[in-house]
Amino acid sequence: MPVERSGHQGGPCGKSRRGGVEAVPGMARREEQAEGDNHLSLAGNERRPALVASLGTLGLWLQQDMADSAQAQKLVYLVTGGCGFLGEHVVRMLLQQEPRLRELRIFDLHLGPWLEELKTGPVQVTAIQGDVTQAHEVAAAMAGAHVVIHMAGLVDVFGRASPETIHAVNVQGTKNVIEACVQTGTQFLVYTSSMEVVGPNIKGHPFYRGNEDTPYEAVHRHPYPCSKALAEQLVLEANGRKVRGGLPLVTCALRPTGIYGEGHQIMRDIYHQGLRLGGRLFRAIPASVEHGRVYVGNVAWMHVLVARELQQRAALMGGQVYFCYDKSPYKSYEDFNMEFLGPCGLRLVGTRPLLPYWLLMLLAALNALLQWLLRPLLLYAPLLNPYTLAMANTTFTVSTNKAQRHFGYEPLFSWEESRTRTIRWMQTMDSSAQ
Ligand SMILES: NC(=O)C1=CN([C@@H]2O[C@H](COP(=O)(O)OP(=O)(O)OC[C@H]3O[C@@H](n4cnc5c(N)ncnc54)[C@H](O)[C@@H]3O)[C@@H](O)[C@H]2O)C=CC1
Ligand SMILES: C[C@@H](CO)CCC[C@@H](C)[C@H]1CC[C@H]2[C@@H]3[C@H](O)CC4=CC(=O)CC[C@]4(C)[C@H]3CC[C@]12C
Repeated sequence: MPVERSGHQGGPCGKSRRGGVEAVPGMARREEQAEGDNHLSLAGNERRPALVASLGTLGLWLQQDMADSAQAQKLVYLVTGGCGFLGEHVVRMLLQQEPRLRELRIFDLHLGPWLEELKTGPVQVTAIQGDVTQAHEVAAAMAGAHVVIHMAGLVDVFGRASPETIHAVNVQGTKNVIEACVQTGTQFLVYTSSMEVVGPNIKGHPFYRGNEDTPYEAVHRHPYPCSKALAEQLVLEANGRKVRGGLPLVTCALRPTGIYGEGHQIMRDIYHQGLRLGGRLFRAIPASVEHGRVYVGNVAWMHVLVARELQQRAALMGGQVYFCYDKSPYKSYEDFNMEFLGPCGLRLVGTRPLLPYWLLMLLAALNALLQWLLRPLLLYAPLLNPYTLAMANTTFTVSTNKAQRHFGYEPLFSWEESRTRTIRWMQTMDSSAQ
C-alpha cells in the first residue's frame, strides 16, 4: 500500500469493533489470549447447533463470554485539552462510542464541573489538572495509557496570548506529549491539528474544495498557524519511533476546518455582538468567499474512529493527515453563521459588504494598533484584526474522502441534525441570558 502524503508545500513557517489487542503495549500475555479467544469464538459460532446438548462445550461458551467481557473493557485513553470546546465533545463521544474503554483520563489546565456527572458511569473517568508545557506532569498522567488524543492548545488568533506562550503550549506541549509516549510506552497518538497548517496562506491564495494532496503554498506568519504546523510536523515525524517496550509509536493528525456547534465561543461572541447592534450584523465579507466548516460532533466522532482504527491499521494510517469534514454546506463565514443566528432572531444586513475592503483593512489595522497601545493597561482583543479579516476573506474549503477510504469514516450527524443541535444550544443560551 503506497504511503499517502500531504500535498501542501513549504515548511511550517514559511462502527467497527475489531478485537485488536495485538498492538497494546505491556499486554503481550493478553495478546496471546486474545488470539486464542478469537479462534475459540469462531469455532464456537460454527458449531452452535450441536452444542445445545453438550454441557462441556456450554462451559466453554461461558468461559468465552467471560473472557470477552474482560477483554472488552481494557483500554486506557488520555485526552489532553479534554475540557475545551472540542474536548468535551470528544470525551462524551468516547464514553458513548468506545466500548473497549476501561479508563478515560482527562488532562487539562482548567477542569470543568461537568466532569463530575461522568464519574458515575461504568468507565473510570479520571480528571487530571495539569499543564502540557510541564513534561513531568504529562509523563505522570500518561503512564499506563494506551492511546493519547492530544488536543490541548492555545487557540488564539486575536492577540490575547504572546507568541512565546502560544509556542510553549502548542509546540513544546506537543513535544512533551511525544516524549511522554516514548518514555511510558504509549503507542498510539492522535493529534488535533488544524486546516490552518495548510492555509489560508499569507498571500491569500484560495484553497477551493481541496484535499490532503492538493498542492498549496503553506506559508504563515501568525503564531497560531505556525505553532500548529510545527506541532503537526513533530507528531508526523515521531511516527515509527520506538516506545518503551520496543513497539513503534503510531501517530496521525486530524485537521478540522472551522468547527461549529454547541459550546462554540466565537459564535457566542458574534451572537452577543449582534444583540448589542439591535439584532443586526453587517455584512463585511462577499458571499462568494467560501469557508470550510465542520460540526463539532462529527469532529469528535472522527477522533474516536481514528483512535480506534489506528490500532488496527497502523501501516496505512501511521504518519497520515486527515482533514475533518462532513456535509455542512459551503458558504461564506457570515452566511454560514446566519444558519444559526437567523433562527435566534439576528439579521445580516446587506447582500454585499457594506464597507469597501480597504476600509475594513484600515479598521483591522487600527484595532491592532489599539491592542498594542493599550496592552500595558488592558487587553483589547476584538474579533476584527488583519489576520482574522484575511482568514474570513479567503476561500478555504475541503472536499475529500480520505478518512472514509482509510478508516471508514462517515459523518455521524447530518447537516440538518448538526444545524438543529447548534440552534437548540443557541436558543438555550439565549433564554438563560434573559
Ligand atoms: N475551534 C476550532 O475551530 C478549531 C480548533 N482546532 C484545534 O482543536 C483543539 C481544541 O480546540 P478548541 O476546543 O476549539 O479550543 P479550546 O480553547 O476550547 O480548548 C483547548 C483546551 O486546552 C486546554 N489547555 C490550554 N493550554 C493548556 C495547557 N498548557 N495545558 C493543558 N491544557 C491546556 C484549555 O484549558 C482548553 O480546555 C486545539 O488544538 C485547536 O488548535 C483545530 C481546528 C479548528
Ligand atoms: C471580519 C469579521 C466580520 O464579520 C469576521 C471575523 C471572523 C473570524 C473571527 C473568523 C473567520 C475564520 C475563523 C478561523 C477559521 O475558522 C479557522 C480556524 C481554525 C483553527 O484552528 C482555530 C480557529 C480558526 C483560526 C478560526 C478563528 C476565527 C476566524 C478567524
